[in-house]
Amino acid sequence: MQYIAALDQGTTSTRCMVFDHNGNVVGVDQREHTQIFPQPGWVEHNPAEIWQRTQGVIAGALAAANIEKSDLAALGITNQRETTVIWDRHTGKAIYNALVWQDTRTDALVRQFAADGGQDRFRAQTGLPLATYFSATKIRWLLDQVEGAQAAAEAGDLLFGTIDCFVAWWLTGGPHGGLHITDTTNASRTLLLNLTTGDWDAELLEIFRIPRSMLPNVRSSSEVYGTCRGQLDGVPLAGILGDQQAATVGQVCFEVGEAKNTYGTGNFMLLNTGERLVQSRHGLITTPAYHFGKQPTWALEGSIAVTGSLVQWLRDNLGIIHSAAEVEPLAASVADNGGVYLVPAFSGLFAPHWRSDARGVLVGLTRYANKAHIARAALEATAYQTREVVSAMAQDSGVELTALKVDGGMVANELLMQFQADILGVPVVRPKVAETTALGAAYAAGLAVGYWANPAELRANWSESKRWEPQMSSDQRDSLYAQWNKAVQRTLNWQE
Ligand SMILES: Nc1ncnc2c1ncn2[C@@H]1O[C@H](COP(=O)(O)OP(=O)(O)O)[C@@H](O)[C@H]1O
Ligand SMILES: O=P(O)(O)OC[C@H](O)CO
Repeated sequence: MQYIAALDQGTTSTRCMVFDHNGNVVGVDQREHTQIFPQPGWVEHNPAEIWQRTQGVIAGALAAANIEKSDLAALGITNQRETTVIWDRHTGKAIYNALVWQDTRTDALVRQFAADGGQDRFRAQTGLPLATYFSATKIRWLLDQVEGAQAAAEAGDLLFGTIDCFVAWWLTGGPHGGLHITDTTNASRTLLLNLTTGDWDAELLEIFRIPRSMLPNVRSSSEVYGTCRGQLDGVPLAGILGDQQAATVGQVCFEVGEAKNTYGTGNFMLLNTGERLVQSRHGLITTPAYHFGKQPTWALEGSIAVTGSLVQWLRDNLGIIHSAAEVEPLAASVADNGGVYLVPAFSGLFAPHWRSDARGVLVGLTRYANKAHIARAALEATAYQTREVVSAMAQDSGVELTALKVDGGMVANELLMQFQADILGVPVVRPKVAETTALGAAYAAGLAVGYWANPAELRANWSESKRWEPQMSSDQRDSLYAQWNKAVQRTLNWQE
């Protein structure tokens, strides 16, 4: 019996999962890595630590599944997107910590580039607004701030990669012939990929002064790129997908109009728009859903920076809970939010606002409010932000949702899921295999090696485990949402 392994290098942890042909998990291992916050708005990861964790979870998952590397038909990689690493091609040593997607240190650079042509000046080529979220200004910052980096990059000594690329390079040999590759879904998050040609855009590289030689080759999301060396010697590396795209595949959203919403550190909703590359006019991103075969299938994405990480903030910064799971009983100990709204604009606001000048607010406080109301407001913030994105999707695509497919760590929270159904006015549906991100990467790798015949075969592996029906009146829904919108206004124009 052969299996497929998927490596999921996420914002807070790295997981390796082994799947069988029915998409069942037969072995898993997961390890957290350090979140480094050197200054307000700065978020870093140590690339060497990420590579260490990766090797650790591969060994752990094989042991948990009680299998050898020779039992693997292929390996797929999925990853936190946009997070930027630059390393020495001769030694593999990173020139600086990875700058994480949430990091806002390049705010001034973003404003500088936007001064000439506005925030949407690269949207036509890239599908993205100019924002600190994407890799281009992070690369620029590293090449400016690390002594000698620009010259070393121009001499061909440095490599850039998102995390998929960095991990793939190490898995396939590192300094000894490692593949320097990425896939279309990851490349599309750099602000450097031309969506129409599917390759790096020469004009954008010039504007950001990024040498072409440091960029990886852009490949499809499902093909045999090469074989692993070392720990997984001989295993074909056959799938690479950004984590949100992988979840879209894991949720089998293969038809136009199908959508999923993943609730992790942040929330990311993707709506399949098929062969149509839809340019958003309501604050969404145009992105590949996946790239199987010759052409990518496109999607509209609503990216929300802070959802699950707000629960971590309640735990780590406020100390009002000891574990993420405790937020639910605390929030459920009060009947409603008591008029309290928490807008977590910690990295500015992403979709649909794209306001880097915004900062978080806690409003509506009275002497009545207590920590349970704050916990409830934190959970509700996720649901309200999702409603903003769902409305933008409807405006851009004309598709009205009939149900929302959900996944990710936060969907364990029943109170949140019920409130989400209430505030959207449509049912929320959770699948049986909730690990859709790793599953999607496994599917991409398995399709490439013929382990699964075609995407249609994968549909049979999806089944519903739970559904939440809306119970709130539309009047109440609208009045709560109106208050939320008022709270959002209070976050704007904060950062000078
Ligand atoms: N029961 C819960 N209620 C609310 N949030 C939760 C719960 N369990 C986990 N989370 C949140 O979910 C996130 C982890 O989800 P996960 O999908 O593993 O994230 P990621 O892939 O972004 O690292 C954390 O931010 C955590 O705070
Ligand atoms: O690692 P996650 O699940 O927080 O996902 C991060 C996203 O890919 C950022 O764009």
